[in-house]
Amino acid sequence: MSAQNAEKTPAVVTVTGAAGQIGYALLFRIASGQLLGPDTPVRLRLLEVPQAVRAAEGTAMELDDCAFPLLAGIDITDDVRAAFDGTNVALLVGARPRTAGMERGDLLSANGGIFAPQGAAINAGAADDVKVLVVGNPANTNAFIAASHAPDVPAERFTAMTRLDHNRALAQLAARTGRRVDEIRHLTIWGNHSATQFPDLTRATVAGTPATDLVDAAWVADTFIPTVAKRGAAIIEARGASSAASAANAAVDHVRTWVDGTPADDWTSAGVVSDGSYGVPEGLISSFPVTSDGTSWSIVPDLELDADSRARLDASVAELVEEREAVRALGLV
Ligand SMILES: NC(=O)C1=CN([C@@H]2O[C@H](COP(=O)(O)OP(=O)(O)OC[C@H]3O[C@@H](n4cnc5c(N)ncnc54)[C@H](O)[C@@H]3O)[C@@H](O)[C@H]2O)C=CC1
Ligand SMILES: O=C([O-])CC(=O)C(=O)O
Repeated sequence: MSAQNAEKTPAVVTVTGAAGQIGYALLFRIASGQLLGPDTPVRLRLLEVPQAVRAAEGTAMELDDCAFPLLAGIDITDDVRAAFDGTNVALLVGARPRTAGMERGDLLSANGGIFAPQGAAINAGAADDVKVLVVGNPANTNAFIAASHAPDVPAERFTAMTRLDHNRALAQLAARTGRRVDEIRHLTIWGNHSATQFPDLTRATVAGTPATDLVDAAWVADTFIPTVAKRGAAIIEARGASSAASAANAAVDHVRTWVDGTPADDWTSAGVVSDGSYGVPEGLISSFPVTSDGTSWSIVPDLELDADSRARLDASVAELVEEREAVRALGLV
């Protein structure tokens, strides 16, 4: 650490599920400064279940062995309260995956048992400026559960990750148009991080030209939207394991955009609490086009949705409502 950085108080970054696949791809990038920038020392707090603490210790040994100048320390715990004490950035990655024969109610119940206590622990002990990103699936509803158990933390601080879907959409559109991803602006992922999501290019431009002038409607409906929405399943099918490095990359992008702000001529996508915009019921955590001023997200206002877009967004929101009703019926919120 430079003498100047050494005088700064490190940011506490808590990662749950730290010994998992995404954790292994994520921790090294956080410790190298890619999450919070080259001037912010970080103290990592790793939360795992007791049986995975040893594996997290192994990852911590490797983090030590990288001799990252910005890494001010690593704490490893299986105690949820200790994990979020003083946390500035909470990355909630660990979740209960769906296993064969598991009903959705069982999945939501198991995740409620994880995200309700984590929300309560964030409420009890996190720093006043805490920023929360939920990656573990079902990400939107897990974020909703956690936020519901943190009444003293503004709900706006709880976000769910749809940046991976956004990045997937950028990559698909760039490949189709033969342009670079950084020439694309104003793509949006709407709704749930699930196969019902709506990847929307109706407002996107590619090197200044409307995307809808460059690709035909059949490609959008039959290839672009399903490819992006089902990419997670395609990766699992090909790799034999779910997206990990790309998910970790998207988590880094999400937090980095949150703290650095969006460029003036673009927006990104994130699952944020609805204020009722675009007819999404208030309080649901849904993906929207968002900008950040470096502190908080704002939903991009006043976009016109055509009938097809409206129907696609409504279908995904209906799924979010169903998930909310299910967690309410289970007494999880
Ligand atoms: N939002 C998104 O775009 C994406 C979300 N995901 C989701 O991210 C989650 C993690 O994925 P992977 O790292 O591949 O899974 P993984 O199974 O490799 O790791 C999960 C880790 O979480 C830990 N864990 C379970 N319960 C915990 C608890 N209560 N507290 C702390 N740790 C706990 C497990 O011990 C395990 O080490 C999954 O739910 C996956 O579906 C994955 C890719 C993209
Ligand atoms: O489907 C999964 O389990 C992983 C996931 O969320 C994704 O890759 O988008």
